[in-house]
Amino acid sequence: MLFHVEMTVNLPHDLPKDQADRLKATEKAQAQELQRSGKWRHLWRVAGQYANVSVFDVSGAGELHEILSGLPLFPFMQIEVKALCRHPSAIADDGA
Ligand SMILES: O=C(O)C[C@H]1C=CC(=O)O1
Repeated sequence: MLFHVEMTVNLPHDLPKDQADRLKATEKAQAQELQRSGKWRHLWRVAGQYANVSVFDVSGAGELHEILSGLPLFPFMQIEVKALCRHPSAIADDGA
C-alpha cells in the first residue's frame, strides 16, 4: 500500500545543538536505509519549511506506524498521513 506522508519537524529551541545534530544524523541514516529497502519511495523537502512530503510503500497502516514511530525525530514531528490508490487515468506503471 502506498501512503502520502507529510512530516513537519519542530525541534525545541532549547535542545542543545550537539543533541539535535545527533538526532538528525541518526534520522538521516535510518531514512536512507528505508529508501534503499524500497519502503520510503519518495522524499521531498517542502520548500521554505522544515518539512517533507514522502511516499511510503508498505504492507499497511500498521507497518507505516511502526516505521514512523521508530524515527528518531518522531517525538518532534507533526505527521499527516493519506492512503493512496491508483488513479484510473494514471499511465505510470509504478506498482501502485
Ligand atoms: O528533514 C526532514 O524532513 C525530517 C526527516 C526526514 C528524513 C530525514 O532525514 O529527516
